[in-house]
Amino acid sequence: MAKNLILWLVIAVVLMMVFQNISGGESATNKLAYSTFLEQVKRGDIREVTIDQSTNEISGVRNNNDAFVTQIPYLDMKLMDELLMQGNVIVSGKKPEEQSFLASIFINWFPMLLLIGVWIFFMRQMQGGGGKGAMSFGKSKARLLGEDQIKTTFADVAGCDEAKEDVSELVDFLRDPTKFQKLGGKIPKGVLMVGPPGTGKTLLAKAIAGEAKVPFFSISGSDFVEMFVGVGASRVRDMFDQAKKSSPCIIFIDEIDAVGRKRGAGHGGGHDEREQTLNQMLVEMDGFEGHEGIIVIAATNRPDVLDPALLRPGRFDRQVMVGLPDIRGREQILKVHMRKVPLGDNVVASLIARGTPGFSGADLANLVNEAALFAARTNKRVVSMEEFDKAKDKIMMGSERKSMVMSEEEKTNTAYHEAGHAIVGRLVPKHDPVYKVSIIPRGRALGVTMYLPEQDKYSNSREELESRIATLFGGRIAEVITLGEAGVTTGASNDIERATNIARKMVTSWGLSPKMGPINYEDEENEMFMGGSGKPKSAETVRDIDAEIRLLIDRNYAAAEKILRDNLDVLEAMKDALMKYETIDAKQIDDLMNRVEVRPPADWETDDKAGSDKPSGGASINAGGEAKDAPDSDTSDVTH
Ligand SMILES: Nc1ncnc2c1ncn2[C@@H]1O[C@H](COP(=O)(O)OP(=O)(O)OP(=O)(O)O)[C@@H](O)[C@H]1O
Ligand SMILES: [Zn+2]
Repeated sequence: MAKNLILWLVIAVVLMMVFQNISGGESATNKLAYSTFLEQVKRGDIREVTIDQSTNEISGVRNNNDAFVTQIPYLDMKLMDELLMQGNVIVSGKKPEEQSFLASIFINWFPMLLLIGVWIFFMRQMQGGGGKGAMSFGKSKARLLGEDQIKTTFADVAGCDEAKEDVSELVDFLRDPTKFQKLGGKIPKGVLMVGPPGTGKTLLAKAIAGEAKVPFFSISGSDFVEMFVGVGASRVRDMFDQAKKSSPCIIFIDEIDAVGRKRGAGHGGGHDEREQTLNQMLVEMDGFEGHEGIIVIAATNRPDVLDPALLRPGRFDRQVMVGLPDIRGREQILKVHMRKVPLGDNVVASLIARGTPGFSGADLANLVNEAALFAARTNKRVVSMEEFDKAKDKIMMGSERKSMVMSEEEKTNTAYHEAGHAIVGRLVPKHDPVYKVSIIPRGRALGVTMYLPEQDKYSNSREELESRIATLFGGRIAEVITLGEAGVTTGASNDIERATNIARKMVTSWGLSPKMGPINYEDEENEMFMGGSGKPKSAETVRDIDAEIRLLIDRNYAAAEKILRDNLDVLEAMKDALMKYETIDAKQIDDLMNRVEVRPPADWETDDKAGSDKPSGGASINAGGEAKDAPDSDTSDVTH
């Protein structure tokens, strides 16, 4: 189609040029300046002139038979007198040129035609490449991947073994539907994949098609939702018709919640279209008996909003959970994506996996990609652990903002604050090891302290929670001790919020306060989901809860303060190290805690940032009690 359009454009341009030549193309004759022409008139050299009133051009012939043209620069009233005075000059006029009929139509209509052409072109584009008819409103937009186009296999999907096992039966069925039936297998029709975004639902569905070597239709639920009533429904019909022609095959509907929300749940009208589409889908799913060999796989991360009719037997009656990967899953996913990049010797996937709790498969794919970009930017041949670390920090905490100018005083405050977190984090009874402390601003935070969990945590003991509260206060206490009450900054607001939240949860919903007992006091928060008990708490209960929260906070604040007061020398040393290196790693923290000379970081000498980011002499001019930007990001493995 695109080629056609270009061809037409070329033809049009050529035609234009041809017409131009016909209308204005008299062979070039001797061009005269108007003054010369006048002189020649006066001299009597001119025999004949023709004056073109539309172009103010005079063409003519001299006595010696030379042809000439000239342009009248202004309306010269005296010219006519002059010419007529000569007596023997033949003067004639010329009417404005008549364009040929075709040419004028063409020139007038050309822009119109062009616009119409472009419009048709885009309409076709929007209808998707597949449609053969010009306006295929009712055609499905499903993209079809032929069985030989799918390269994805189960080997590409890592870290969700249960899900793979759940769907392996589908592969058997698709490979040979009739055999499967003879063996007494129950024919699956619809499978609902449930899980958070980026966990590989699409990937898994594609892998099923790849393993079974069947075609793969994919469409997003939102593609069905159109302005025009009935379009979505006819798209559904069309999609199933297409699928029946190429069965056995898989139909994959991403974001099914876009069409599959509970019917009648919307406020007011305007949902007819979506409901019709949903009804049509139910009709189609009931309409085939399974021997067609079509499996409909739908994906959603909101199974709770789906219309129950979708989940009834014979429809999406199987659910496959695709959850966030655990530490081993993350390692495997990393390895899958690392196959595509040249790796340095020091890359340990398991270590990266440990530092990335909560990452989805898509996040991990992105991590590998970012690391490769970092390596490319510094012209490295391989991607090594440093790049993975940088990429991870960037994804978790936003890019470093090295250009942000902090005053010397602010930097010192931040260094004390982060050192306080790090030291308390190291010395409380139960805390994930501190592995990095930095006073380079990131995102909205002025500095960060990062912890490396040993394994994914699904629950926390009371001791762990109290240790965390103490560590969160480490930053504020370090400021109080070193800067005095007057110098304390607002940098701890996020720490305080998080510590308070933990303490509150311990008392009101985790049953970890002996005095309040294992009772849930958090009606307000759960109201949305559980309906709430609706019973207001007595004033006395409220007071008791507050007292218990205060007790937890005070106890751990005191514990953290004791740790820091006992280690004032380490606090000073760590502040100095941070001021010097800006980022210190686990090894250097070890050195500091053991009170030995701090080794510079491995990349200190080679890294060109060394020295250059020392603040310039005048940096401390803008000192003063400037408020710190309160960070609001909340990754549990980081404090600011
Ligand atoms: N388990 C996994 N193994 C390997 N790669 C994965 C995995 N999960 C996700 N990825 C990577 O993340 C990308 C996006 O995943 P995918 O589109 O399948 O997620 P999804 O669950 O369908 O997300 P959404 O709900 O947002 O559509 C994949 O192309 C792949 O590169
Ligand atoms: Zn802090």
